[in-house]
Amino acid sequence: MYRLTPYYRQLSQPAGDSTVRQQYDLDRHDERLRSLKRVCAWLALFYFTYTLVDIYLLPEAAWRSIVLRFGLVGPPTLLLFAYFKRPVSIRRKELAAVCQGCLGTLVWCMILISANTPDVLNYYYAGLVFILVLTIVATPPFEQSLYGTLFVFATLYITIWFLPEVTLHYILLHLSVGIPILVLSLMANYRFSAESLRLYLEKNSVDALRQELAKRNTELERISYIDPLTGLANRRVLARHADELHKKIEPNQIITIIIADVDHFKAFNDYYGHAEGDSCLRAVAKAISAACDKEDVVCRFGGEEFLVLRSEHSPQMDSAIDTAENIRQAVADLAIPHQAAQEGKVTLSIGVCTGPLDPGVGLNSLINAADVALYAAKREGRNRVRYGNPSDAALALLAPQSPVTPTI
Ligand SMILES: Nc1nc2c(ncn2[C@@H]2O[C@H](COP(=O)(O)OP(=O)(O)OP(=O)(O)O)[C@@H](O)[C@H]2O)c(=O)[nH]1
Repeated sequence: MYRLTPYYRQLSQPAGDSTVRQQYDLDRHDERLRSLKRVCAWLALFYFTYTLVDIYLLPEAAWRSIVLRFGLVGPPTLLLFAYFKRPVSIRRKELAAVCQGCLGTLVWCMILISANTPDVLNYYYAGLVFILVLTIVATPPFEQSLYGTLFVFATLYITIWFLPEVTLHYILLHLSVGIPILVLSLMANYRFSAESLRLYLEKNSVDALRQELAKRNTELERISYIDPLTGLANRRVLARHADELHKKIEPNQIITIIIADVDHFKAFNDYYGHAEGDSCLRAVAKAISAACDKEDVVCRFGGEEFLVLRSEHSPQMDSAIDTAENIRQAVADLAIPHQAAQEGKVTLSIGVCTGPLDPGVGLNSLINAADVALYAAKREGRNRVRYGNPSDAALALLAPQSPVTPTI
């Protein structure tokens, strides 16, 4: 069973600022115009060369055929093709073509009547062929097919009465062919129009879904790289950068790793509560970001641990230590009260390491060295910056109790 939402209801549905009908006409303008031009060109060719048939079969109406076909139908046909070039909706162009078809039918009926011979009765079957062209070959929108075919049908059966020797029997015989052709061709046109609209709507909704999906994927990707508490990049970003750096190690490339850890943060949480701990971490993250360069990758490395990754092309140990010192100072300047801390405020211990990227181990040796330096800073009393050598990290990796940063 063929089931479709009624054609008209679909067309009048809203689509953005306009209706489905307007959007559909706009989107399919070029395609429909191409097919309309093709059909009209073939019909015009057929219509005007048919004059030769009139000359041969209806010599008494030959002159009338030439004058009426070329005089009455010719100029509007030329105008129709000129109209196709105008910036008007495809629906109007199709309507103009249907009107032109109706005019052609009317003129053709006039030629037949003027022939004044019963022979022309057989020509009336050609009118039914024209209905097929108007509905199935040209496939204009359903409403235009309907008006066009009803007009052609009415013209045929009104003018048929003026023909000599026409009888009711002949007309009934004719109608027994004409009515099924009319109904079936209109049904086919309806089905075609509705089906192409359904496909169009389906394609539109698939496109809209695809766009929505792409938008959500981008958003998901963005979210997956962001630490929700601080808004900083997370370890995934660090891993991605490590991967990129590893893939294209450049000569003279120097990497700096700064790891900053909030001092006595467990005590902070215990005293002020977890929510206060969260807002402390947010403030610290903001201060660290502000103290770094724009090109630095600043990420939340662990609970209360932050990592800065910097990649440069000349040895910059001093600048790395300066940045670490700026970070430490910036957090100290926040003066977030901390009962358990010696200074009475939140402070950071920081480990720094600078060195070339080892193709074998990637960032890990530098991170381990910065980590070793960080724990040295903790041991020495916290709220300070310590520098670590990548070679120290290698030793640290061997020592069982040493704090070793997990592999990225
Ligand atoms: N509020 C809050 N606390 C967190 C979060 N992530 C980790 N922490 C806490 O951070 C604390 C880290 O404590 P420790 O690793 O013992 O270190 P510490 O108390 O800072 O001591 P030192 O590092 O030695 O100065 C733990 O109590 C964690 O619960 C977080 O997202 N929010």
